[in-house]
Amino acid sequence: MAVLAGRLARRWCFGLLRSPTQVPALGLHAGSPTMRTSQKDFNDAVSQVKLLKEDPGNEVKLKLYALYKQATEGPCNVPKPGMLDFINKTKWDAWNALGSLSKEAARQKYVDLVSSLSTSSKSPSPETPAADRKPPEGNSLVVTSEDGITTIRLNRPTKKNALTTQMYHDIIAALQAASKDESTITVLTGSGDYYCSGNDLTNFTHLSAGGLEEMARSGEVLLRDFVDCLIDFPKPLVAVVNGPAVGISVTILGLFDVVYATDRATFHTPFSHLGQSPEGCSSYTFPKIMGSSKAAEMLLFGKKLTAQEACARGLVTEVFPDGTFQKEVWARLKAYSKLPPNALRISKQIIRKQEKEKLHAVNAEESSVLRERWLSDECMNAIASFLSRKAKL
Ligand SMILES: CCCC/C=C/CC(=O)SCCNC(=O)CCNC(=O)[C@H](O)C(C)(C)COP(=O)(O)OP(=O)(O)OC[C@H]1O[C@@H](n2cnc3c(N)ncnc32)[C@H](O)[C@@H]1OP(=O)(O)O
Repeated sequence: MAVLAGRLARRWCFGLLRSPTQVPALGLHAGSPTMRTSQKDFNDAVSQVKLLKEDPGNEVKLKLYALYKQATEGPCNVPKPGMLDFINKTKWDAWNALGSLSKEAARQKYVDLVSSLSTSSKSPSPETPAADRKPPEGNSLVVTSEDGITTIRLNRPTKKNALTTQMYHDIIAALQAASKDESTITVLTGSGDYYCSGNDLTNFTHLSAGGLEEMARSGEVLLRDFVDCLIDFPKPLVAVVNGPAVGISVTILGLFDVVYATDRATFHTPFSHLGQSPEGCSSYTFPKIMGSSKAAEMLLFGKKLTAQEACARGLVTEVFPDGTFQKEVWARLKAYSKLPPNALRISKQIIRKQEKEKLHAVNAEESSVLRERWLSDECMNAIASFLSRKAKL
């Protein structure tokens, strides 16, 4: 899934920065009264874009695309791409927004924009400060086992640890392995400043031949399997919430045995905003944990909780100051991991036994309702809106 997303992004970027190789002859004068842009200036600018050392970012690439199209083809008069063709729709919107801007004026603006980019990329750039550097993207999930603790770490910090389809599969496999390994405790945590930003919304753009219906159907199965695996997990399961948590990473917390959070963490379930509905058994666990009206505030209205609020509502076990979070939590977990593993297993089984059947039924129903939601206009519009703001262009 991540590979496909990358491909989509690259294809788009490639289209913008490399495709304008044949630039038809244009008039000689630009629209600006003070500057005149020749065909050669424009062609040079097009070539310069290909040589930019730094990625100018989505917003600029979109502007370049729109201006190039306007300069070479004139006002947009091609049909608007379908709602699910997110990237082409975003490009179309940008081009169309230029309205009746003349080819000459568009050419001038294109040249000016490229010139400003070239200038800024030539300015001396000392080594990027560590705080601004993006950590390298390696394996999206890292599983380690040490001191009686198996740790499953979400490792897409540049995407706030959003869960790709592949990651759901990998987490299921990691949980299955952890349920049989030598460790006493299993931990889920995140790399970087976020715990997890929930479902990766670009998952919705990867349509197979079966189209939207097939995407929704396979999403339902994957969600049900993922949550079933958490419901059935036989050992103590601990969430080490190292930063903000969104969507499914919050809803599944009701299935964990213990939740430790940094005081920087927040807990947000914006389902209504996304035209979606609760999952992870939260429609059952949240009212049980915090009472129905507090649960409704989160699950219906998307109220974002601070770590302290989540703790007061019983969703979080304990909150730690961010500065000492890792040290304190891991010291505690190491001590717990020395407890007799069989006693822990058996105790967990007794605690959860009464609920299991109910939880599986809730999971199946939530997953089926979500399948329908994913096909709704409300959901599609919300995702299209996120992607048009955020997609790598
Ligand atoms: C099959 C099972 C399905 C189960 C269904 C579950 C439902 C849910 O989980 S619903 C929740 C879905 N998540 C969201 O709606 C969160 C969307 N993301 C955001 O609102 C923001 O990104 C943020 C508040 C999490 C962080 O904002 P911030 O300004 O600090 O950082 P950004 O620049 O936005 O993010 C950095 C980078 O990461 C990308 N990204 C973050 N979250 C997601 C996501 N959930 N899906 C896809 N991409 C995400 C974001 O686009 C940025 O990417 P670029 O650097 O390439 O622009």
